[in-house]
Amino acid sequence: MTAQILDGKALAATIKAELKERVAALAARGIVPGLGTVLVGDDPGSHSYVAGKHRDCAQVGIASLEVNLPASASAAELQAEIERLNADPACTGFIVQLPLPGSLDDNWALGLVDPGKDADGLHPANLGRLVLSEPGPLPCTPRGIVELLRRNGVELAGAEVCVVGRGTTVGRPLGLLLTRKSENATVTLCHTGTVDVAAHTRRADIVIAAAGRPGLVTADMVKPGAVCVDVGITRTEKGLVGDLDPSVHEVASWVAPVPGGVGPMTRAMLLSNVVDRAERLADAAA
Ligand SMILES: Nc1nc(=O)c2c([nH]1)NC[C@@H]1CN(c3ccc(C(=O)N[C@@H](CCC(=O)O)C(=O)O)cc3)C=[N+]21
Repeated sequence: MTAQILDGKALAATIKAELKERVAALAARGIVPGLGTVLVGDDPGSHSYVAGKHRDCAQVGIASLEVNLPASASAAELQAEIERLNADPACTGFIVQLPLPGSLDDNWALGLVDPGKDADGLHPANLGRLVLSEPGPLPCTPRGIVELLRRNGVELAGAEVCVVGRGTTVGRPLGLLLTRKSENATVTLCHTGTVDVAAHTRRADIVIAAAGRPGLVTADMVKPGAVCVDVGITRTEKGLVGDLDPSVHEVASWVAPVPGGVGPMTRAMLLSNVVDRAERLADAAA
């Protein structure tokens, strides 16, 4: 058996076409959504992600506000840029690209963002809303994973899902998202303290690998016919490598690959968060 591909690139293109129409409708009401990005330092990976986000914005009709700071930027300089975007009416949503370099603290920076402009859904107030099942922007990668599974007909209600990785941007919020009433999945969250990861992944209908360890999940760890989602991205000289070993394709029913799976969906959900918020602003002003 060879797994079918959960094609995030194709689905992201469909979602961007939908967003383009919503942005055109906003333009007719005199509103242009604007996405800001704050990038500190010169990590090539981070630069390539941020460039991708601005290309997406151009396709959909969202204005881009790009802020770049040198790796040597102080906390005060970063804070000033975040406060400037908080106050800028042309910016309807923005992100601070993570991880921040040097001694700059990711959680500190996330807490400075106006929660109403938090396009990443990672401000503590918005993570709190997720815990409380209240409406708010959702973290882009978890939202993209749920959307990728849903729109390909993968049943979440009642499914046993094993998430490997407990990071702030993926594993932990994904567990919260999947256990909402609207998703109704049963989640096992594995991490570096888990004694026998394979025992958990083998029981799962859906395995989501978000540990950032290349080839961590191998075919023998997957129940035949399970759905496997790769969220790991490691840059090697051979290109991008995910957390799923290629052998997984021989046992799984569906695989979301790296590249072309969750990454493009993450970017599409960032745009969705920006458009959602611009529409709410427009409705409130009407
Ligand atoms: N505040 C913040 N928000 C983020 O959402 C955020 C972040 N910081 N820091 C880094 C991670 C990583 N991330 C990716 C997004 C898209 C692709 C993506 O489009 N990947 C393509 C390949 C791109 C390539 O070739 O480099 C793919 O998988 O097909 C990858 C990774 C967002 N992140």
